Amino acid sequence: KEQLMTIQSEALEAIQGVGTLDELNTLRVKYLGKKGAITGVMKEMRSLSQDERPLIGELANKVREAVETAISDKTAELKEAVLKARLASETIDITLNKPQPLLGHEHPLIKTIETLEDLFIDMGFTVVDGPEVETVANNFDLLNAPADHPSRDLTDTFYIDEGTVLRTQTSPVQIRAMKEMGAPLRIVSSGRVFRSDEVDATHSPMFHQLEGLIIDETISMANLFETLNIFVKALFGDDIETRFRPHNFPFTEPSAEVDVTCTVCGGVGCPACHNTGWSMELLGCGMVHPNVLKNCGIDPEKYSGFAFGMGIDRIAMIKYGLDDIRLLFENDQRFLKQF
Ligand SMILES: Cc1ccc(OCc2nc(C(=O)N[C@H]3CCS(=O)(=O)C3)cs2)cc1
Repeated sequence: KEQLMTIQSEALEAIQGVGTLDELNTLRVKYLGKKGAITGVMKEMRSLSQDERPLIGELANKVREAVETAISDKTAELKEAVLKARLASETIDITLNKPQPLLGHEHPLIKTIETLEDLFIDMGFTVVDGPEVETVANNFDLLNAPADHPSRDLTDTFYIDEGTVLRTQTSPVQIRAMKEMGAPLRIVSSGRVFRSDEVDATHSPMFHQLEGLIIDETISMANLFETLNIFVKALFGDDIETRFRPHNFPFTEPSAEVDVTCTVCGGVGCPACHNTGWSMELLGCGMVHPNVLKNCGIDPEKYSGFAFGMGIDRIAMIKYGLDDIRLLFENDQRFLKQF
C-alpha cells in the first residue's frame, strides 16, 4: 500500500515538472509501461493473502487511473503550449505598412512637352516628327540662311560631314512637312536640337525646342500675335501679358521676339526677372519668309504663313522654378522624384 502511494505521489510530481512531450512519454513508460513501476507492483500481488489482493488490486487501478489522467492532462497542456508558441511565432500583423513599390515619375521635360503639344493640338495643330541628323540643306539652305550666316559656323553647329549636321532647330522637320504635305498646313514639331554653344546654367549643347508653323491663304501677323497670346495665357495663366519686340531671323520676315510678364512677380519686378517684370525672349516668331515657301514649292503669291519657336527646357525651368538647365539632364533621382 505504502509503495503504491509513494509511486503515485512521485509520478504526479514528476508529471507536473516535465517540459516536453518526450519527457512526458518517458514518464508514461516508466510508470505505466510493461516494465513500469505500477506493473511491477501488480506482479508482486501473487505474494499477498486472499483478502488483501482485491484491496491492493483496486488501489493499484486507482493509482494507474490517476497517473493516466495526469499524463493526458499534461499532454493536452503541453500540446496547447506548443500550438500557442507556434501561432505567436507565425502571427502576421496585416496592419504593418509594407514598403510601397517605387512608382515611376514622368520627367519634367516630358511633362512640359506633353503640355505644350496638347495646347497646340487643342488649337488645331498636328504634331510631326523628324530626324535629329539632318542635311545642311534642310537645316540652313532651305531656311533662307545665307551661305556665310554665323549659325553655320563650327562654333554653333555640330557637323557630321560637310553636308550633314545635328539639327540646330526643329525647323527642318517643318521643311520636310512643307515639301511632303504642301499647303495648307498647321503643324508643331518638338524634340532635341544641338548647338555647340558654351555650357552653363542656361545653355546646354543638347536642348529641346518646339516650333509651330501655319500656312494658308489669309494668314496675317494679327493671327500670329493672337495665337501666341492665347498660347502663353493657356500655359502660364490668364493674367500673363506678351510683348513683341522687332527682331530678324533668316526664315521669317517680319520677325519678333516675345517677352512674357514674369511668372513669379506678375510684372512688378523681382530677383527672378532681374527687376524688369519680364521673362525675356521666351519665344521667337515671324511671318514665313517668301523664299522659304518658294524653296518648298509653295507659291508665296497664294499662300502666307507664320512660324514660332520656343526652348522647352527654358519653359520647364520657368514652370518648375529651376535655376540650372543641367538639372534636366543629370538624372539625379533626388531631383526627378519631386515630379
Ligand atoms: C519652315 C520654317 C519657317 C520658319 C520657322 O521659324 C521657327 C522660328 N523659331 C524662332 C525662334 O526664335 N526660335 C528660338 C526660340 C528659342 S530657341 O529654342 O533658342 C529657338 C522664330 S521663328 C520654322 C520653320
